[in-house]
Amino acid sequence: MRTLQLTGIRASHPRTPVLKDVDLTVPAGTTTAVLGPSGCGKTTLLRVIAGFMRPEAGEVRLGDELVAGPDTWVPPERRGFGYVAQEGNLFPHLDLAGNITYGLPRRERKDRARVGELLELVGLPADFATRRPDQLSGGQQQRVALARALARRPGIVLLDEPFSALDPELRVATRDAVAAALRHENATVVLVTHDQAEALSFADQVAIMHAGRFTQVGAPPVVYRTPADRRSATSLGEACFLPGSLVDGAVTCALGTLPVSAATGSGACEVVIRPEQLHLSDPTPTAPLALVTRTEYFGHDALVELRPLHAPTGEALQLRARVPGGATPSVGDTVAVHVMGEAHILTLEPTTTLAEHGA
Ligand SMILES: Nc1ncnc2c1ncn2[C@@H]1O[C@H](COP(=O)(O)OP(=O)(O)OP(=O)(O)O)[C@@H](O)[C@H]1O
Repeated sequence: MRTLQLTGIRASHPRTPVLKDVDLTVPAGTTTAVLGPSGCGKTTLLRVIAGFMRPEAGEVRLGDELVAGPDTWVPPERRGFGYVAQEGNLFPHLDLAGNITYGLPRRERKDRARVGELLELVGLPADFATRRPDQLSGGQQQRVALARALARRPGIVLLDEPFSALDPELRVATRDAVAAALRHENATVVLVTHDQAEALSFADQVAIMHAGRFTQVGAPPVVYRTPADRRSATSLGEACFLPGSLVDGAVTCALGTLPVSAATGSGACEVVIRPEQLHLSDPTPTAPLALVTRTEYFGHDALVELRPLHAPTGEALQLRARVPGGATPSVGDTVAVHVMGEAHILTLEPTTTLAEHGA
């Protein structure tokens, strides 16, 4: 098990600066999911870690070993990582045993017991060893790609959107099998993904990237509940943003006066609330009212778009509530909106006093 540590990494493609002072620590034996929009630099980050690309500045450490730095360069083949790309990239002319042992020393290539062990580790029968890749489903091929990556017992495994080509059902089953195999090997893992659910369920830490920088790194529940900014909030799911006014640890906004998570000070602010925090009921005399403007029904649940009837700022606000599928209101209904749990303050413009102005 080795900790992966990146410090002050800067990296560019010709005429395109990509990574800008990136710092990241992935503790030994844990998984970090890197999430971010297309083109923000996720694959470039993996390429720098793997040693396929040389950073212009900064350091990469694997455990105690400096593998990239101003005067240090360890080539990819001596870094000891496993890499799984979006399309597994198995050799079509080799059977699974040949694929899994490709590049290993000759003695280890003959070790059929190890091949069987690796296949079972990723949830495939050992007797698949003699099959060829075209006799497998896409999900099974991705599991073989992981078995190949694990064959060298790498301390670090880099996964570049390995599940994105799979259909939803296969995706979840493959993801579970891969997660179990990685845990079994105590690997230190970096997973690049576009999929919010995948990042939240697969990783011990999520790192939100935008334009070559991390905007927030933290445990999934912390980043989900207390995002650092709008981008971090929307990277991990739907979010409602509301203007508000913070006074004495409570915020007043179009949904009433709400308790807030960890905010001090007072002033004008922006509040973020997750759609599942909004519960809807028939109108009541005390709860804020909203008009249902659109619904999206998914069976187990539904997304309901709402326009508050009395927004204090007079702005045309739009809210989204996630409600059980059986309780979906109709467009045109007026409903009461109840907020569960705490609101989170994204930005605060503190109220300044005359004393602070030196009066
Ligand atoms: N070989 C290359 N030559 C020049 N520019 C490149 C090259 N590869 C990538 N880029 C540019 O570098 C930037 C970052 O690319 P990168 O592949 O790291 O993004 P990404 O976040 O992985 O995107 P995606 O989610 O679409 O895979 C993009 O602007 C891309 O166009």
